[in-house]
Amino acid sequence: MNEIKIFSPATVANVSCGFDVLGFCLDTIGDEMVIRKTNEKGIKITKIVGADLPFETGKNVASVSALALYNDAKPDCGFEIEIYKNIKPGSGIGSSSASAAGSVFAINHLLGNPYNATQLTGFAMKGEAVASGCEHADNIAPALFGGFTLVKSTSPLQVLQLPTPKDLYVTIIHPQIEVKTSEARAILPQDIPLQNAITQWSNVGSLVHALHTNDYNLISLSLNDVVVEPYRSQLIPHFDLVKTEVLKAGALGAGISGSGPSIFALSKSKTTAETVAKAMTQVFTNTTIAFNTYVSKINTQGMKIIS
Ligand SMILES: Nc1ncnc2c1ncn2[C@@H]1O[C@H](COP(=O)(O)OP(=O)(O)O)[C@@H](O)[C@H]1O
Ligand SMILES: N[C@@H](CCOP(=O)(O)O)C(=O)O
Repeated sequence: MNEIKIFSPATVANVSCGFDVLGFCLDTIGDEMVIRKTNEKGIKITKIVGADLPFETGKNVASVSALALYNDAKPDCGFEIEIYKNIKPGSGIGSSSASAAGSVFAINHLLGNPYNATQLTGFAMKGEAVASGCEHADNIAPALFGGFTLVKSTSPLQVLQLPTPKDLYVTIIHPQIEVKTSEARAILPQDIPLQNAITQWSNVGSLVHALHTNDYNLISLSLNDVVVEPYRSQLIPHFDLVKTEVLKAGALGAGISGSGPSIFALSKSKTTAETVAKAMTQVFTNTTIAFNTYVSKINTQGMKIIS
């Protein structure tokens, strides 16, 4: 096999309480990438459609992560990468991570799958660091493993795949302003009050338990972030109103998707998720801010091979 075309999914990182450790994978939103072997050695980005992104190997997250794998595998060929962007950079649904994870997934496949998903996560983190200034894996892991993931540790890297309750749906609204992850990280305090830490880790523990036990009520009670959301929500227009309205519409809970500006809400059925989408839409209609809304099942597979 000399060429592969893949669907590289969008992801929601943090899931309210799990800053930098929790994430889940989306089904209907994602980029496409084509990667092919070349006789010329090295990694080259040859085409980018849908976004204005750097072609330089050291600046595009797709090539930085690909190079990390390439330098380890030392294959006797090179690779060229085409990126078809559907996920807007700076949207908070893992645009950079879709590219970083997609390139290593595809090259691994073309090499006969010598690396497992944890090793691929490690390579992709090198790319993610170029975008956000930090090797966080909470978008990359769900893109590569599928479903919900918990990054137990980044050094050594340990990723846990969590169960996905089968009726869980997500609604996303993406107000079209750009929030750079690096900037949304820079506004966070380095220290947090002990009482907030206690609330936060109790929510992470109960959310993980709720996923294991299909306990939708406990999912609802756990979707609460007292550490990051109070700071970042100020970067997102109408955040508080969206949250109030989606809870009224029946969502289990809502929060900032990744570093924003996208907002996610989890619901127990597709019908409720669609009602939630209408409630989100209502808030942004009649404002000057353009937006997109999406309803998606949780994608338990992760990357998909198109051809
Ligand atoms: N292949 C790529 N896809 C998306 N963003 C990229 C890529 N390569 C480099 N970048 C840079 O990464 C930044 C976007 O990443 P980030 O701020 O983390 O947004 P997101 O939350 O959407 O992932 C932008 O500065 C963009 O130029
Ligand atoms: N944990 C990171 C996640 C960033 O997600 P993105 O989709 O905005 O890139 C953070 O919150 O900074």
